[in-house]
Amino acid sequence: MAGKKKEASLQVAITNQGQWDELLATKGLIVVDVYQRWCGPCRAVFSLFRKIKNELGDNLLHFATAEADSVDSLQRYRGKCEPTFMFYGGGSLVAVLHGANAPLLQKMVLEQLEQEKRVMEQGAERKVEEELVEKDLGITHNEKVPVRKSYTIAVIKPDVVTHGKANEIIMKVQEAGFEITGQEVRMLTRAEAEDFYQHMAAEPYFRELVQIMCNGSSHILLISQSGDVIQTWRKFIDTATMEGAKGEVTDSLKGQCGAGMLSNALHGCSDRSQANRALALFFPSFRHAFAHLQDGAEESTVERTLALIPPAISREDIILRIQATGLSIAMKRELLLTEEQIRQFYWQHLQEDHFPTLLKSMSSGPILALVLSGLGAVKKWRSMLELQDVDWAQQESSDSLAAELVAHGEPNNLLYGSHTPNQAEQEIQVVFPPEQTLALIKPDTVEEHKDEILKAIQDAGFSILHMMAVCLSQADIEKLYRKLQDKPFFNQLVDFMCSGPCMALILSKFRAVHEWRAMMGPTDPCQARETAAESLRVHFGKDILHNAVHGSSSSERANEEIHLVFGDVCREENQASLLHEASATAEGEGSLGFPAEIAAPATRPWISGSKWMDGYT
Ligand SMILES: Nc1ncnc2c1ncn2[C@@H]1O[C@H](COP(=O)(O)OP(=O)(O)OP(=O)(O)O)[C@@H](O)[C@H]1O
Repeated sequence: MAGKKKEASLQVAITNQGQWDELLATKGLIVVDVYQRWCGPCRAVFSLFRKIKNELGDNLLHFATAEADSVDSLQRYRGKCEPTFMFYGGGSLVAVLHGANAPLLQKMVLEQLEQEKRVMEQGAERKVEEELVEKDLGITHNEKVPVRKSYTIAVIKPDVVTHGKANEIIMKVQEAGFEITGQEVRMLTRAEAEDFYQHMAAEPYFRELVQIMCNGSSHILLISQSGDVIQTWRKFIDTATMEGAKGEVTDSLKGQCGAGMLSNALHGCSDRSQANRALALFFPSFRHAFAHLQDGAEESTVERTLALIPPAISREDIILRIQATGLSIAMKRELLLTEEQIRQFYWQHLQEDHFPTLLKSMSSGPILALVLSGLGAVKKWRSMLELQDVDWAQQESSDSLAAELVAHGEPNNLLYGSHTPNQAEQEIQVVFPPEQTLALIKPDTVEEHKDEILKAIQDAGFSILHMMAVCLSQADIEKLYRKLQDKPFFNQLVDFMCSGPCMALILSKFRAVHEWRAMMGPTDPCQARETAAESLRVHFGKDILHNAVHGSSSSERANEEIHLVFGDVCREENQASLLHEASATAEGEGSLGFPAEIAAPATRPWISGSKWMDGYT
């Protein structure tokens, strides 16, 4: 694998205007990878460049990386999401390529080098392609660089819809220059309202707010505009006015239509992460289609993707490579794939001659499944995989993932990545099935520490499906802790747990039971100090009885306890959401995003819950 040092010696790193000017004075052809600070240079092409350099050994061929944000001359390339390769000869731009298309990049490097040599050796005219830059970016010389569109979710709340004012507001929104890209009228379920307002879960008015949102239909709008639509929208709803019945201009939209602090007519997300979450909640299938609306929308969205790594690839190596792309590993597990599962993921190879070898390799041991998360994760990971098929990857000197496979005598196309954000979410659910657990914040801890604990829960990646303050009855506590009824401290425990309200939560995550118990730490905070110093019980527990939090001890217990504390509410909602999912799947593509004929239920026994076998984790 290429170390940083090797990379630096192949590509000159340009980080300021002075270095850029110096670079352009270099004799020969310069191929510059122009990158954005948040994503770094394109590592995927590094081995290609190294191979070309090794093969040609040409002193007139130079490679460089340049950070668009730090070089004034590259201003017009700022905020671009695809890797951009610029070719310079004699200080002039001679070609541009957008995207890490390895075969095309290789072809262009060779052609441009030949051309530059003809210019230098035979006095041929250099084709300076100034216009090319603009053409490639879709703008003309005199136009300004277009400002990117951004999006947010706006909700016209039930109170306004009930009073027949929704259409008036929608007209006002359009007049103000907001583009309504998607619209849905629907009554939110309780779970959706709770999810949507999860950032307010700790507020005393949370339940009332959720109730208001479930009282009637809302208009959910996906709105977009050039620039920062999140802020513009929030400002708009606070300041725009509507005409009253007699034509007089009255209060702001919120003020005029809203009937109180909670029934305040309109919602606007307060930041990008809220907007992304709301988009995923209300327009999940739209998310991919939406990519064309704004330049690099996918890359500016934090998304998740599923990566499958074959047994032959070194785990340490792949993790280092992924980290170098700026993506983070949100979840990982080793597991053995059944033949059926391999067929599902690699259906595009089913008819190929190499399929038997692929099948053998993928079932030769545990594969590593990863959930990668970050800006444009789907595309980023796939661009690492695209290098699998090109011939040059088979060179032993090559640094690509494919070359590593080939070096192990394996086919070079074993790595897998989801193709779209929607597909990724579905596949993640299958490979990392979410589990639910009951968490309680115990009576003496709720008031003082619930916010910190809730934050820790969210930071750890749990979804909070339900949350409520609850005074558990003596009978409930006795059921909850029935296995301890012979213990000398049992009565004390029951009294303590009945001494005030607990905060009860249903948490969801892959292996939620285990993860939540690991976060809580051992029963006794004193002992926890020795073995789990960062655990919640160390931070918030007082002693073995007053140990801050409770968590179910197994998946079965979690189901029982959730039912005990939350009753039938959840069961009804689960059934409703299952029905909703079933009808959504019936309308759309196969449930993993595979073509319907391949994803027919009979060919997907594993989706309906057949076991995924863990290897070592
Ligand atoms: N020796 C003890 N003395 C007093 N209280 C105890 C003792 N052991 C356990 N408890 C209390 O009983 C609760 C249940 O005990 P259990 O053995 O099930 O521990 P746990 O599974 O870590 O905790 P929890 O069930 O609350 O998640 C503990 O959380 C603690 O409040």
